[in-house]
Amino acid sequence: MISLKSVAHRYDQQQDIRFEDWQIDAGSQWLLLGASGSGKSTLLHILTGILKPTQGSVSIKGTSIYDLSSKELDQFRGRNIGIVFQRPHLIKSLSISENLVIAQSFAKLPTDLKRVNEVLDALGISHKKNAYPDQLSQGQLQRVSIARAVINKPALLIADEPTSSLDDNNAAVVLDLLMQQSGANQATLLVATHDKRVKDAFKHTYELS
Ligand SMILES: Nc1ncnc2c1ncn2[C@@H]1O[C@H](COP(=O)(O)OP(=O)(O)OP(=O)(O)O)[C@@H](O)[C@H]1O
Repeated sequence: MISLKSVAHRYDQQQDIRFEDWQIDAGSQWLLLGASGSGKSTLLHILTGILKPTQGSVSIKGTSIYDLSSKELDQFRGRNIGIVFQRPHLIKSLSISENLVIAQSFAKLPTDLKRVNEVLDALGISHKKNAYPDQLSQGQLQRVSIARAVINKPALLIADEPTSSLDDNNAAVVLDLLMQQSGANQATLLVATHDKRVKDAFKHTYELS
């Protein structure tokens, strides 16, 4: 379970951006909507432990994340939060499977090649495990991003505009894989998007005003 309580953030001398309280059940799948400038990126940064809000508390699996030391928070993030960005940010000098292994080591988890292979298989890219990022297509790279995000079985899987740079076919595949992977790992899925092709797939919506 994830919860936001009385959260607000203020940049410099600007007005507070207030976020409605939110209880997110484990394994539920949410769409995050809001006009440009309403605070979506701010909220995603708050939920991923990157930006401490000026007010309120954020709790993930019973841990109030901003009460952790920065070292503890780094480790917590690596183990419990998976992030998929609009474009994959993979390490170019590492192979696909090495990119996943390094995500295990960032989270201070032992290397688990069985898990790496299992995830690559589930995402249909095991044949590319020894290839390098610049040898893959956009759609394949986005699958690797999902693989990297779920490798440590996170409680929270966040995707920020994961489909907007993809064609219809790949957008449908990526959305399907995100939902499947969140289901398989019982991860809460939160997708922020303007992509109309994606919106109908979600039952729950959190909207910023
Ligand atoms: N680092 C910052 N310093 C000062 N103001 C900021 C900063 N980041 C965002 N803001 C302001 O906070 C508000 C919310 O910004 P945010 O980026 O969260 O919106 P958004 O909903 O993600 O927008 P978009 O859909 O256009 O990306 C905006 O008014 C923005 O100008």
